[in-house]
Amino acid sequence: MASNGNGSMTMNGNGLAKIQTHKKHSNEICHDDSGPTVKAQTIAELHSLQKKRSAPTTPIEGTQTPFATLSEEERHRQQLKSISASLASLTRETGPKVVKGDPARKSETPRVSHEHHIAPTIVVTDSALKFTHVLYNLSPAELYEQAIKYEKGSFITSSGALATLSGAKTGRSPRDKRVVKDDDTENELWWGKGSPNIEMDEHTFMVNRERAVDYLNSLDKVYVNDQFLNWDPENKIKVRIVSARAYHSLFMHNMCIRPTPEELENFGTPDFTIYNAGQFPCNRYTHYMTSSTSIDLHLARREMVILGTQYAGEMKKGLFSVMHYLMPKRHILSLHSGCNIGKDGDVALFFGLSGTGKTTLSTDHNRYLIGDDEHCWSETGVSNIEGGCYAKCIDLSKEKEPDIFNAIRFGTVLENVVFDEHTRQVDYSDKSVTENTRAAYPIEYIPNALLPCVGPHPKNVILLACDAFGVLPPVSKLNLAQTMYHFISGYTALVAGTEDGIKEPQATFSACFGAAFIMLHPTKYAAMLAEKMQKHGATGWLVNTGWSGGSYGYGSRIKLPYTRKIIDAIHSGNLLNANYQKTEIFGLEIPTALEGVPSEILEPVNMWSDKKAYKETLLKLAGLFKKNFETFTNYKIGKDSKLTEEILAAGPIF
Ligand SMILES: Nc1ncnc2c1ncn2[C@@H]1O[C@H](COP(=O)(O)OP(=O)(O)O)[C@@H](O)[C@H]1O
Ligand SMILES: C=C(OP(=O)(O)O)C(=O)O
Ligand SMILES: [Ca+2]
Ligand SMILES: [Mn+2]
Repeated sequence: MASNGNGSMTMNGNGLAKIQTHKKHSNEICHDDSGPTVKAQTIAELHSLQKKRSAPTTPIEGTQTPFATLSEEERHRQQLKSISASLASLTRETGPKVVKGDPARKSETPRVSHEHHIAPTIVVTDSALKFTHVLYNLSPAELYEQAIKYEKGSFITSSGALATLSGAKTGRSPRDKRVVKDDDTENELWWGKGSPNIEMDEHTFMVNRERAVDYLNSLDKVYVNDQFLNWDPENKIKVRIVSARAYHSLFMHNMCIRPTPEELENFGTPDFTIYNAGQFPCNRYTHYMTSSTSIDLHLARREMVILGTQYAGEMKKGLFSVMHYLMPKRHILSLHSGCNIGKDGDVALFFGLSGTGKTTLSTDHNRYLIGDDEHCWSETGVSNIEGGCYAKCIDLSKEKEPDIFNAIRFGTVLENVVFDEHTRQVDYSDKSVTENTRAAYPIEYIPNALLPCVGPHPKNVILLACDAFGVLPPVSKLNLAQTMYHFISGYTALVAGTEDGIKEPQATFSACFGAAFIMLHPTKYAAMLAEKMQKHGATGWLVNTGWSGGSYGYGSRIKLPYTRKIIDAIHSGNLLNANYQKTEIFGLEIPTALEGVPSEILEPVNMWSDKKAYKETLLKLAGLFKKNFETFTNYKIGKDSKLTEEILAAGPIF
């Protein structure tokens, strides 16, 4: 009988090996208790040793805020009071009783103490008797645990990302987005044809708010995120997001700017609050409701209510709408654009609708990323509104987009992707759940992100259009009037998925490349853009990231490496000095040659075998542009009426 050296075995009478547990030599390592023992008498004590309290729990020395003088206990009480106030509803005289911590972990959560709940003054209903546990600014690791434990469809993928399902809705629902029309917003906002602002009255908002808040209060626990928007320190907005899912909390953790522990200690009252009760529908008997989904914005109350959709992008883009209202009031232009900066400090903006390439092209290994989707342009330069990126994942590959691919790791939320049930390897080509698969990651997951995410005034303004007709040139240089014409038109062919219900590309015009998010009339933003571009000498470009050699279904999409070469030539300044020729109908200036790109693709007609079909398609698109622009012909843009005339003349002529 062999001995393994950890003890010795002998045969007993029954033929079974008898294990001798006594020590033969004192220096032999053979026992459970040979190592140092833990300093715990019970399993519970052992578990309590595992977690140490997060720093800082005491005020930072020298901070001159009112909070700095408060005790930790008092600050904690005020924080809960503020959250309780956020969750106040008519079923109670005050906000609910809120306690910090996971209800499932009562025994191990030292923060659940009776001093720390906010009690109502009058008990009106049973709901007033219950506690609502608040999971406040949890870390990604904590949110992973919550999601995996409580939310079906949550899994860790092989790269460490959290795979989640957004439920029945896998894209935004723009037709269900409503804005309260009151005496102020009636005059301030853009209403009517083409506007994204579908009206509702204050009373209906309150009905939906109450529904959302009561739903949230009925739960054992809610997630609360206190975060910031806008990297410009002068124009930072404090946002609070109350939600029912760890998925939503982690998504916003990634997408908004994350406060430092000190900033969180001194957060105070939020400037804007989202109530996300997306699992719960709106009541279709409620006035204005046309479906069971409603995303409601009340600017005066600084609140947004989400019912009937769990698609997390509603929160991100909902806050973007708010910025499109708040920032212009401060003479700051809000932009639906990506933004990056070169080593020499040259900033480029990438405007475009969903799927046109903002995220892909602003994430450029040779440049620093400022942001992929939402920016502000102020008197001092550009700033990102967000703290993260939201990339499309369909057909994502490590070879084609390494930076985005590598950002999909621990902490990243992966929406609606399909993966191998055993290896948890994601199949990015699988559209079984949706075409609009997405990854939300903190901006610092991109290796060359610029932190803080701010830069000087832009040098190039790139308008991206994914032209499904295949007639727009891959790149055109625009004069200011043309830039404004195309900015106001906001043309693209919507690529499947992001907006609910769209399955095939179709021509779309969306003013300012983001009509779904703007709050004021498009000409307000256009005038600001024109003024800023003029003042800072920025050049406008139109880049078609869509089809070549035929329309969708016949031609093919322009290869990403070619588009990247075009963008490189814009950044370097080389394209500015190229030879140009003018196209018919649209009157666009197109380069005759460009390094790294086959010259024949630069002029779309070359790529079409059927020249007659090309001409017909070109005229068809020109007609659509013309028809779309009719809405704007009666508006003056800025103070300069000459510019307005030039803009009107900068469209297709036929
Ligand atoms: N020539 C091209 N230029 C830009 N993107 C392209 C091109 N060809 C294919 N694509 C794909 O199109 C999608 C562009 O989407 P994305 O960058 O997320 O747009 P946005 O951020 O504007 O919504 C990506 O999936 C990208 O891989
Ligand atoms: C989140 C979105 O952004 P984009 O598709 O422009 O990246 C959206 O439009 O819903
Ligand atoms: Ca978009
Ligand atoms: Mn994007």
